[in-house]
Amino acid sequence: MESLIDFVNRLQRACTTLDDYGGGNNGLSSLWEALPSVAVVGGQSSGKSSVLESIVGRDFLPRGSGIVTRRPLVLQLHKTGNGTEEYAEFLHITNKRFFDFSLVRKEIQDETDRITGKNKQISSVPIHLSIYSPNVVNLTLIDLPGLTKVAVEGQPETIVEDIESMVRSYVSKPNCLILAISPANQDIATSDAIKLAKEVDPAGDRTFGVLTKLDLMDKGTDALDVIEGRSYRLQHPWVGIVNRSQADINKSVDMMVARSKEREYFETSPEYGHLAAKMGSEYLAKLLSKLLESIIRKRIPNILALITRSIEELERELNQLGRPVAIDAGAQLYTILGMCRAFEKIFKEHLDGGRPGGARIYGIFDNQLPAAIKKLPFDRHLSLQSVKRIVSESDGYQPHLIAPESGYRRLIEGSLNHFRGPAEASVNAVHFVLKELVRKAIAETEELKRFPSLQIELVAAANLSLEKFREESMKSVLRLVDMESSYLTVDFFRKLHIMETQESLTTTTTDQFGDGHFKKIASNVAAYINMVSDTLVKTIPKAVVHCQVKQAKLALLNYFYTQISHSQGKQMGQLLDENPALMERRLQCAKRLEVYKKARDEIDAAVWVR
Ligand SMILES: Nc1nc2c(ncn2[C@@H]2O[C@H](COP(=O)(O)OP(=O)(O)OP(=O)(O)O)[C@@H](O)[C@H]2O)c(=O)[nH]1
Repeated sequence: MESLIDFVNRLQRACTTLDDYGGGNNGLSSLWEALPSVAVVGGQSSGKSSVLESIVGRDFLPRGSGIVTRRPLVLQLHKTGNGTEEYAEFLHITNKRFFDFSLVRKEIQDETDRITGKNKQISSVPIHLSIYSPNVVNLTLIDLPGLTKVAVEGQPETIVEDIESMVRSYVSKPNCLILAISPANQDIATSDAIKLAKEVDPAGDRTFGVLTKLDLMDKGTDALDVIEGRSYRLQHPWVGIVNRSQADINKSVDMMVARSKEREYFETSPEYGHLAAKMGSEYLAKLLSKLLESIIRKRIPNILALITRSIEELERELNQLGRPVAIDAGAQLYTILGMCRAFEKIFKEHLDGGRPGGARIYGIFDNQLPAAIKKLPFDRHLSLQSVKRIVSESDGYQPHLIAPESGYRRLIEGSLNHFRGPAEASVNAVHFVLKELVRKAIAETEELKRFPSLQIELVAAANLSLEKFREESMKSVLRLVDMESSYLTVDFFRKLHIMETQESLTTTTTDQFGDGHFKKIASNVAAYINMVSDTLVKTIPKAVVHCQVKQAKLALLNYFYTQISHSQGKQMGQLLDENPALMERRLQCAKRLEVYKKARDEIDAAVWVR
């Protein structure tokens, strides 16, 4: 059975491959933040690297002046069987084992530079290093850049705050144990590590005080006040450490030799001898390993809850994002046609009710058309002066004897011409409503949201069809108007004639061919136009609905269907070119979902949960 630490290690590595290392996480919940970890914090030259190397028992960290650690190093230690060969692996280099630890150091330097550039910038993207060795305990430590007070040449002025905020982002997590490194040869009150730990963990529950350089203290002084918790009290006892000195490093003193020298130092020390069993890097490693394991055990239910919640969120999002686009032409055509049907359904709902928009067409017929007809300038056309002029022009040299037949015709034809305007306006108004409904229906078709190119193509094809319907509709309504001019309603005039004859028998008119006569003509024509107007107000909507609305419902995408049936796979692929950001998001969600599901299954199956 693998250890809990190994399990968390695997999750940590998975997090890094998912670009999840805390902070902003593309709106996805962070598993990284929920995983317990141990972060190593300290001022520059406090001895952080030395402590880490002592814990590992190998020389492998970059050394030098200035800020050497410029990216977090997630150091995962895996205990292997006695006698097995030690090796290291990086997450960013797959399938390569490093048996030479000087190459590990070089790779850390190179990989740091790859992300930060050579100009000593810092980056919060961690490097993952796993070390497999019989000389380690199962433990994961995160080495962070040393807290510094001043920027050196070539570094941006903000580096001091940048480092502090990066370190703070790690140690603020309630799941992070803080390994606060302070050198014994400096006043503990000035320790950068303790200062930060105090801020983020005021109760001292998760802070481990580590005092390095005990051997470098002035003769006659000791660090017992700190180590015994009198100077600064923490919930966990302080651990004193004696690392290799610079001279030892220069002489490449073996780490195993250094470990035994450290042990000997404490065992023989007059000041710290009584605490020897609880001092030194080996003890520190074991202590941390045990503690980390017990913290992970406690946190497993929380981690499981987070994973379960994230799985639900991811599945929901993936559902919304839709399936990835098929590769073969048949499946692509099927997908496209499915979306067309969805769009057409929504478009029809707008027209038939269920969704708003269709009522605007009735508004055109019920309000706009009658209002426009009412505004037509018949008064002017049928004014006394205009009637006299038109009638006399139609009479020619021979004035009419009884009724001005040709004058009537010209007056009526002239009036009927005015109906063309409102008829055309109705067609155009309906056309614009239909276009607007196409736009709305496209926007409301969930399935289409992923495919901007297909949306554009569908709108273009639908608009082309609407244009054709408009042409047909225009022809039909104008034909209705023209038909009224082509053949006048005989009955109307016959009845009129009978009424006028009866009228002339009962009244004596002195002004038979004066103004009264022309006024009568005007009023007869107006009555006829009124009758025609009543007819057109009823028939124009019929023509418009027949030619535009009904056609739009039946054949809006016919043109598109003809086109797509002749398309090659490549053209269909182009229509289904999703927004790249969306594709990326789906990929990220799917990858994350796979990792989380695997993790959930492992937790479910593991004995250590029960
Ligand atoms: N004598 C002695 N020297 C130590 C001890 N710990 C660290 N040193 C020396 O102190 C110097 C700095 O140690 P590092 O381990 O590099 O310190 P660091 O905190 O990693 O430094 P930066 O990465 O530069 O921030 C080195 O020369 C070490 O040899 C110790 O316990 N005793």
